Amino acid sequence: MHSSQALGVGNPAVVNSWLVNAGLKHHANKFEGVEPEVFRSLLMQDYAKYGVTSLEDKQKLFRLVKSLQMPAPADVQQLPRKPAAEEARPPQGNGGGLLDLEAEDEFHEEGTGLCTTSPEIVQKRVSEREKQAPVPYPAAVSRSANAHQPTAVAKAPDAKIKVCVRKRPLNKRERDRRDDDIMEVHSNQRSLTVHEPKQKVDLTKYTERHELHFDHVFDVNISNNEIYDTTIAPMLPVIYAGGRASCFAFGQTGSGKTYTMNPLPPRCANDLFDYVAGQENMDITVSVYEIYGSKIFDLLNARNSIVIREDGKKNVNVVGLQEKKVKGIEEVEQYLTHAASVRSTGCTGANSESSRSHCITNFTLRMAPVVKRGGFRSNRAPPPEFGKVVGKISFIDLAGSERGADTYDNNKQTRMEGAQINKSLLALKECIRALDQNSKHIPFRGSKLTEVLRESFTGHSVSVMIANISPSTSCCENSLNTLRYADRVKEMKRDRSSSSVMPVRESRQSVSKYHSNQEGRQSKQILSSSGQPNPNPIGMGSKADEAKKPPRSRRVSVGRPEWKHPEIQTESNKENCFDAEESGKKSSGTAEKVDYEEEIVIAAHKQLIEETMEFVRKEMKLLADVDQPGSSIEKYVSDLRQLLSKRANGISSFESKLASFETSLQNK
Ligand SMILES: Nc1ncnc2c1ncn2[C@@H]1O[C@H](COP(=O)(O)OP(=O)(O)OP(=O)(O)O)[C@@H](O)[C@H]1O
Repeated sequence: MHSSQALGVGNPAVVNSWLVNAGLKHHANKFEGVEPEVFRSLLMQDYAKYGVTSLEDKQKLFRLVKSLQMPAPADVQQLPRKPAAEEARPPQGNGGGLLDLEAEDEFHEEGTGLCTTSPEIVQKRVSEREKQAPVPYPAAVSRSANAHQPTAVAKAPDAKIKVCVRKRPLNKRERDRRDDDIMEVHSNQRSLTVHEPKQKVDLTKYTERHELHFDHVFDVNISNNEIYDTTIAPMLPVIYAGGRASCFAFGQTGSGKTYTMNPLPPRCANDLFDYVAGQENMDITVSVYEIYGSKIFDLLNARNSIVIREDGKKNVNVVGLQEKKVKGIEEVEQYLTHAASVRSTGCTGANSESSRSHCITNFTLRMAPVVKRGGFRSNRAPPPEFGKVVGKISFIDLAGSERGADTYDNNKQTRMEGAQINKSLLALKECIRALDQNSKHIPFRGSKLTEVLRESFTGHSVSVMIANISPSTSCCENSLNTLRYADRVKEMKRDRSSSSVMPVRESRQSVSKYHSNQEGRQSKQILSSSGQPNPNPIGMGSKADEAKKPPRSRRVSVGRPEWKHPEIQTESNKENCFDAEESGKKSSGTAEKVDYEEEIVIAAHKQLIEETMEFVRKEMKLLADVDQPGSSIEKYVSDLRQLLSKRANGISSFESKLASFETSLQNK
């Protein structure tokens, strides 16, 4: 127990004003005599010793202490700024309709770890969450690989979405095949060059280079622990402050999604257990489910099918999902192992099938009951905060991105799966872009995946996306698609700072490690407008830099496969880049809109084809039925009329999208 004496004589006025500014005036007397230095290094475990026990106050105190840790020591004696909660609230997302998606239980069944759903409670929480103001993004506490104590206070991330790339090493098969490593990660760990081998019609080989920039690029030597420290650790304070965090891993099959993703949840669970340790009123629950096509399966409840429902307030609920209360890391690992085994046994061919589903693992921090002797009486209302979600993180292992291109496979099942994955990845991209822009409208209804992840895109939420790539020549096309997808997610952000996408200039420079032994290869590099490699492609540019920035390039879209980024400069669209540069007339906003609309139109067209095929099948069935003896011609006519009318509606809706896109193209 701390005593005033032990803590030394401080300046009570300073600590007192901090507490008052933080809305913790009622606790000021408990910190009397506490020196500012001691106060600044308070740990969560100490809060109770000073009589700070309510969750709200703990969160306020946590944010206050973190905000005090930010200034340089010389500033410590000064009064801190008002806690960020009052001063720097981030723009509010889609404030209405915040909802805990998982089955919202008020009562954990002790011993079983199961949770049950109560519609009234769901409704009550909806109102609570709606009232709940978002909290700021506090400083990130990064931990060393093996320690459980915070080792450093990292700078608070300034973006709601962080996009990282991880390159895996060449595997044995690729090495045996003598595949080249075509991914060159730059020493700044923020960019990479793809050396794409190409062949001209006269069979001359050459290399096309694509330089891309991200928040972080992890080379082959980066460990999973370092990945955790860079991606997950900075999001932890958001969870502790009552927010939502999510981590997405995507890439083609075999690119290392699972290798990257698997170690993250257990380590995160460890940190969460550290956080709740010593607090009597916080529980951690885990839930795991899989989205396969349009179906959702609970992987911790015998693959039970679960559904999402929209309530009267247009909020989306995942109904029937079980959350397991966990007390230690061993339990977490057991559940995760079980979920992984159910996921693979639920599919036919482990690898390819697992890539066709999205798997979502959630850790939720919930207010726990402070169980009194005899428990609650059944006729008495439980405390209002009991069971309330007070922080959550989701790990989303996405379906293999190459599957989106399967849309035109001969196999109907494959085609349908491909279309679903395509749709969900496209919808996810749009949601993350909207999140990054603090957009009021998050298009989460675009797919089942984004619907269930709705809360990850609203309110106080942060996300990290890890794009996994194989370095080999044979995976070049898929890796480029993955990178373009990731690049596109960050595109809006880049536009607000400085563009990393510069016109391509011919360069004779070559990277000897990459294909220097092959003759006749051309080398291209994305350079700044001065002809020099862009030194700060993603950082904040000065106004002068902004002025020098070339306008966005016009794109040429010819038979573009899914997710290809229009802004990646290649030989084929080089000329158009310079056209745009000269004219300087094309606004980035217009180009943005056109790109966006193009994605929408292409996706809508594919969907229309799928629907048309479905209509044709139904019409053929109608014909077959009407040929049967005793069939009703009236039923045939009315069913056919309905089908034709739906079909006409679909075509008409697509036509208006197409017309709008055509207009945008003409105005471009
Ligand atoms: N960074 C890495 N370092 C070393 N080995 C790796 C790395 N990433 C992946 N691997 C290895 O590559 C293989 C494929 O990785 P993984 O299973 O994670 O791919 P995946 O993208 O999850 O595939 P799928 O979509 O089929 O599930 C595994 O044997 C894995 O051990």
